[in-house]
Amino acid sequence: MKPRLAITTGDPAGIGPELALKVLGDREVTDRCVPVLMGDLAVLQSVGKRLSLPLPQQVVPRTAGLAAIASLDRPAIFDFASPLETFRPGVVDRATGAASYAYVVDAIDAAMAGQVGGIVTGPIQKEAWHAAGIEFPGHTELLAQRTQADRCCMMLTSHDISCALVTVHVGLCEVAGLLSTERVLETIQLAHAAVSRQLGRPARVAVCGLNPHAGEGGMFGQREEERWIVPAIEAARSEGLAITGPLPADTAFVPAMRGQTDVYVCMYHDQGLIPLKTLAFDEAVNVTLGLPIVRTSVDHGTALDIAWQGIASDTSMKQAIQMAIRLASSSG
Ligand SMILES: NC(=O)c1ccc[n+]([C@@H]2O[C@H](COP(=O)([O-])OP(=O)(O)OC[C@H]3O[C@@H](n4cnc5c(N)ncnc54)[C@H](O)[C@@H]3O)[C@@H](O)[C@H]2O)c1
Ligand SMILES: N[C@H](C(=O)O)[C@H](O)COP(=O)(O)O
Repeated sequence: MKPRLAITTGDPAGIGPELALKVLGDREVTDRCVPVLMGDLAVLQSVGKRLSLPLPQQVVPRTAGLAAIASLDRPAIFDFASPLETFRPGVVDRATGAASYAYVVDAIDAAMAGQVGGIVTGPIQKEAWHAAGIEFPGHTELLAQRTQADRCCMMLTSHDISCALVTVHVGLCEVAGLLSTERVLETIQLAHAAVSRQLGRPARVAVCGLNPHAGEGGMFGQREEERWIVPAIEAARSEGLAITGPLPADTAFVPAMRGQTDVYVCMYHDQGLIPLKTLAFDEAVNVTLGLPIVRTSVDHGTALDIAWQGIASDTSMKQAIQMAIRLASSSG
């Protein structure tokens, strides 16, 4: 049976609504899953009209309740009818922040209740969430809290490179204080398990240091490598994992190292996402590891500069859907 997937359409002012409609035109998507677009009918109608993209025939009002999703067997829109009278494409707006947050909350709840087999999230504008008074800096933190996951982490994965992050949406000045052996080890274990499943063999893990030259024997930083990262690597090695590090991050991603590495464990957001997006932007998928539900996402943001113009690439969105289909099929 085809899995039913909740696809959140992201911030209405960004490229999310256009991507959601574009992917419905792909048989690789509609032959393999039942996509349920979590969004606003009025927004999707406007985008569809402007870009000549057809809409699914079936529309379920949110007032029907999430239980109505469970009987959907063809592409549909779950219409939130959000108060969005004044927003403009390409402009940050608290109303679009509130709307896009509601889409994600309902998608998570539908997945937790088994009404969908997984969720694929379109890009949100974090500043718009913030303007709407939402406490979460991104999907990952919301997912962790709402699903009550004991432990989870963000991984971006592509054919060429995969990176799992120990810390995510925090200021650089906070990173060192958030590191612990437990947190580094957790990320190693989650990344190793996920990539080994993906590859069908034990994954090779490379762990980056935090400081320049991985601390250079304590010369740089507060010995974070010796205090937190090395003990986590040793613990993982004692569990039988093939693991190297802590590697100086400036050379960890050179081609020879990438050839020997299936997944990198990175201490902070840009340590992993600069190499990943440089090498694989628009092909990679963001997957949240450790959740009780399947969640994937695009590797790009709202691209406000090109919103509603019809020129946004839907490659990452399609990849995210294909990965969610695989994960939902293997977990269900
Ligand atoms: N999954 C998510 O929800 C997600 C992921 C990353 C960033 N964001 C958020 O998106 C907002 C904007 O972030 P940003 O400007 O740093 O990055 P961005 O990815 O939105 O844009 C960076 C550049 O890439 C281009 N681009 C992005 N996606 C594209 C696509 N599919 N096709 C063609 N070109 C594309 C944009 O036009 C822009 O020039 C921020 O609020 C950020 O936090 C959300
Ligand atoms: N860190 C992600 C990126 O840069 O691609 C992005 O902000 C999305 O994060 P969430 O999935 O937590 O919203």
